[in-house]
Amino acid sequence: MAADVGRLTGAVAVRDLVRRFGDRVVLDHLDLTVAPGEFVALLGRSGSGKSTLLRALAGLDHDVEGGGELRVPHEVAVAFQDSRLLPWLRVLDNVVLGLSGARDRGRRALAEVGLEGRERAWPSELSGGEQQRVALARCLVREPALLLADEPFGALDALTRIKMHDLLRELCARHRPAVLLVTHDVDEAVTLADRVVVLERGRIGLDVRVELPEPRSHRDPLFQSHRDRLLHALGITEGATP
Ligand SMILES: Nc1ncnc2c1ncn2[C@@H]1O[C@H](COP(=O)(O)OP(=O)(O)OP(=O)(O)O)[C@@H](O)[C@H]1O
Repeated sequence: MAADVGRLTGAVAVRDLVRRFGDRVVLDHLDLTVAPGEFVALLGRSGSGKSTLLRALAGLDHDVEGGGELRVPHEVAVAFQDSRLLPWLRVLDNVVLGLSGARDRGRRALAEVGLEGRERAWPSELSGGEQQRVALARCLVREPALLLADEPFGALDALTRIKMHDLLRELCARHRPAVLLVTHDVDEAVTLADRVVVLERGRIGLDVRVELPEPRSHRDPLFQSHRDRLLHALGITEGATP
């Protein structure tokens, strides 16, 4: 039976979602809710189905099954590991692609991500981090109620990644979209999220609320206890890769 793929204003509601590839059940009667404005990080071992879930929420997968519901807000923006900018369009044209009368908003979004003055640059003239900033501006300008992000910082160097964490936190505090961020990086999850969920055997195996004093510090013993718990849930010890 097809899931009820509906639209609502505000939060994400997934109930009883099933996705198979042949005999393999990747999402197994999965339930997940995300409140309006809530930042949720999604962890899980490689192949656990994180991107599959994100694609289902993004409306990019029409073969999900289940007897339940799959509801997302009307305004959804998606960010991927590669910026997916069109190389033949200048930066501002990439940001406002498909929108009419949005050039001023596009300029403001570029300023918000620190790229004022680069509107007429070609994507190839930008660094990887700058390209991801443009991708964030492209999301922002759509004023999404839900931002779906699939390892958006995965290809960036460590320093740029930290800067992007600060930027994303700032943008989310200002615009308050609900966020579902897929990441392999436990520290990234604990640094950014209000809640961290771990995908295990096709379902949410662990669901942890992160309550830490701001700004969050990796040296905070509470930060470390969250990290240890999540690493344990991922079945890895410090120093290993999930
Ligand atoms: N189109 C497809 N056809 C067949 N199998 C698929 C397809 N897409 C995903 N899968 C399988 O579903 C499982 C989950 O894939 P998915 O990409 O969602 O995992 P993931 O948790 O995002 O992994 P990673 O962390 O490595 O990116 C994998 O075993 C993958 O091989």
